[in-house]
Amino acid sequence: MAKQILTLNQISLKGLERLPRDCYEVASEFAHPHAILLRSHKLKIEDIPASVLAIGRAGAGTNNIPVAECSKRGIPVFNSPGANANAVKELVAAGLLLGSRGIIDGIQYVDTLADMTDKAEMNKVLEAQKKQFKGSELVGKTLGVVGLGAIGSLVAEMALTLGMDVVGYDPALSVEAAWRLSSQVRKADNLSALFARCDYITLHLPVLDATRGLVNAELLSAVRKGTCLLNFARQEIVDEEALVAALDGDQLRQYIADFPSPALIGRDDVILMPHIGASTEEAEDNCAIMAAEQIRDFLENGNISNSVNFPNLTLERVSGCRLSVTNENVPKILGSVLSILADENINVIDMLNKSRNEIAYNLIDIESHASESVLDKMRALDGVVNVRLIGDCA
Ligand SMILES: NC(=O)c1ccc[n+]([C@@H]2O[C@H](COP(=O)([O-])OP(=O)(O)OC[C@H]3O[C@@H](n4cnc5c(N)ncnc54)[C@H](O)[C@@H]3O)[C@@H](O)[C@H]2O)c1
Ligand SMILES: O=C(O)CC[C@@H](O)C(=O)O
Repeated sequence: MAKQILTLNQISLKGLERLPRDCYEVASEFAHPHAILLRSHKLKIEDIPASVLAIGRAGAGTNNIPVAECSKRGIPVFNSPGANANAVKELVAAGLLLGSRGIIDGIQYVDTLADMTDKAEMNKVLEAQKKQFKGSELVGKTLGVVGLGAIGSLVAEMALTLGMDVVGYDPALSVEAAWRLSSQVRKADNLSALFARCDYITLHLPVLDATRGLVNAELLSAVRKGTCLLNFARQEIVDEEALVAALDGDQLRQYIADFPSPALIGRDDVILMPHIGASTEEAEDNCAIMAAEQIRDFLENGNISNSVNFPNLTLERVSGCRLSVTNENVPKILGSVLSILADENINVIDMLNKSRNEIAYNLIDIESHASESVLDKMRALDGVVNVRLIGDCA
């Protein structure tokens, strides 16, 4: 039977092509899908059918998915780390230029000249008026990058090539990300220190309980007058009341963001874009391909890559019969699962077990078929969240 993949946003065809039509049906409506593919759709736990085995986010942020509740139900949530990083980096480059030059005001001014028919007169007028749109150069200015993961590290690199000084802050920097980072990026000891020394500050961290409202009145009071804040991460990271106060008080010169909100639209000191950081053909393809391939490998082999709540785990297939067991990360459960197999005279050929926080996940390759009643015995064990027989075990 073909597996059903429910799409809750438009997902690039290049990604959907990774789910072959003889094995997968893809549609925006299914009552009992095997998996969900989505982008920014706000997913509620009550809207996830019991049949769902996995969720794939074609993108980086997973704050639109109830990840903790999915973990309790044994559903791995996948994302596509880095797949849209270049698209965001390029938009941040545009943001820096919009924040340093009179580009938008200048374009709007030129539009006011639409009724002039005399070219020479038009030139005279605009040459006289262009002083209103004078900007400053980015070279030699300091950019603070908050969050130095896939996007932040590319933004830091781009800013260095523009001749900016770059200061970074990331308290949870992975070893891999640290390797990617140029040695020219200077480290700020804390956020206040970064906020106090930059001309431009750009946010590239996830929204989590710990980062919601992170950019608050205290931090904003530390900025140098004339600082420009760019937010291409998430709206919730910036405390909006504090932001408006900092702009009104001329503490902050400008706010450039990918997240419009009624309190900010129409202000001269704010530039808002409609969440288009990842809206390029290339990023949409990359994210969809990564998400679709990860979902497929999970459904067909139980392997997990780039999950935000499950351990990453890949086991090469040695037999057609594979079990996946998700359980609470406490002692003795795996032993009990293996005892059930031993009691049934089912030989284990290969297995892998990993845990992450409260979840333990096991792949067990077995020599002979395990019946539904054997699987039910495992499911009945205290602490077992789900058990799945994967692949053709006839
Ligand atoms: N505008 C858009 O369309 C768009 C597109 C892609 C991503 N995003 C947002 O950007 C975020 C970052 O994306 P990414 O691909 O770089 O993710 P990433 O996971 O590669 O990097 C995030 C980095 O933030 C760091 N971090 C966590 N908490 C921090 C804190 N308190 N202070 C400083 N750094 C902290 C992490 O250690 C990590 O290195 C995503 O979570 C998403 O919300 C927005
Ligand atoms: O899917 C999108 O368009 C936005 C994605 C972006 O916010 C992300 O977190 O990757």
